[in-house]
Amino acid sequence: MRPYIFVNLAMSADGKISTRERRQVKISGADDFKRVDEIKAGADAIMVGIGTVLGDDPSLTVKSPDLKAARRARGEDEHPLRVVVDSMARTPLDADILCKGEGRRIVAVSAAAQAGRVEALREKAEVVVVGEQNTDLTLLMHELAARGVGRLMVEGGGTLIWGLFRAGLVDELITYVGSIVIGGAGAPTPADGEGFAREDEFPRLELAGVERVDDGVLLRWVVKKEVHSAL
Ligand SMILES: NC(=O)C1=CN([C@@H]2O[C@H](COP(=O)(O)OP(=O)(O)OC[C@H]3O[C@@H](n4cnc5c(N)ncnc54)[C@H](OP(=O)(O)O)[C@@H]3O)[C@@H](O)[C@H]2O)C=CC1
Ligand SMILES: Nc1nc(O)c(N)c(N[C@@H]2O[C@H](COP(=O)(O)O)[C@@H](O)[C@H]2O)n1
Repeated sequence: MRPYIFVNLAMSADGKISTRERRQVKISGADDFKRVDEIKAGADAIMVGIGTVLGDDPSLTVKSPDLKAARRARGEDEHPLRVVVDSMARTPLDADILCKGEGRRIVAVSAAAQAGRVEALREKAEVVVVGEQNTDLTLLMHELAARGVGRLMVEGGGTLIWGLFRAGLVDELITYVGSIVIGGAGAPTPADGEGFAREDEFPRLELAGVERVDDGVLLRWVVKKEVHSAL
């Protein structure tokens, strides 16, 4: 068993999610950030890769007081469970994701992570060991389901999203295309990693929604289930 997994990201008109220096860029406008806050508040958990934690230092908190109050009224924490995919336990102990806002956190590491770093992280978060060298995303999803996570939102970055697609773990992809050009052959894109080499490996998507938001376009894609993972 695993959660329903949806990816939400913002990319530039030329398909980049940040700069070549991996510096966070404001791509969404005010209405899109409001939408992101709403879907975050509706999720049981929110996930990023360690690259995003080191690059952006996100808190992944729900921002709207009304949405936080609605979560509390439902008997939930103000913020969804925050999850970092971090094989080597590199998450800084003062990272905003560990320090800002109430609520549970999980850092998902591999057996290769240094014991001292794992112990230090246990002071701030639940540490789940899944996989030998890299965090095993499939095992992690089972662990999240066992902790009651039914809906998981993934924010990125490109390496984690690629890993999820490769493992056949994405149900829905929501992409905001903003009105800027970032450029750069090395700038991150929505799915980086090594990429699929053969057409029969490509996840196939069904377009489920197109909407103008701010000065950009919101695209909602549902992953077709008949396509199997490349693993
Ligand atoms: N515009 C947007 O919507 C968003 C943009 N971003 C941008 O993305 C960039 C960061 O992306 P990126 O550098 O790709 O980092 P990611 O956040 O995708 O983290 C990738 C890291 O996760 C770890 N990892 C562990 N297990 C796995 C696995 N099974 N599959 C994949 N990854 C795994 C790896 O590190 P290790 O081996 O150490 O575990 C890997 O290097 C930043 O510039 C950020 O600004 C991020 C989110 C949203
Ligand atoms: N949806 C969206 N639009 C943008 O323009 C963005 N730059 C991002 N970035 C993501 O949001 C995270 C920041 O979270 P907090 O505000 O700190 O809670 C950042 O790390 C990216 O994941 N997203």
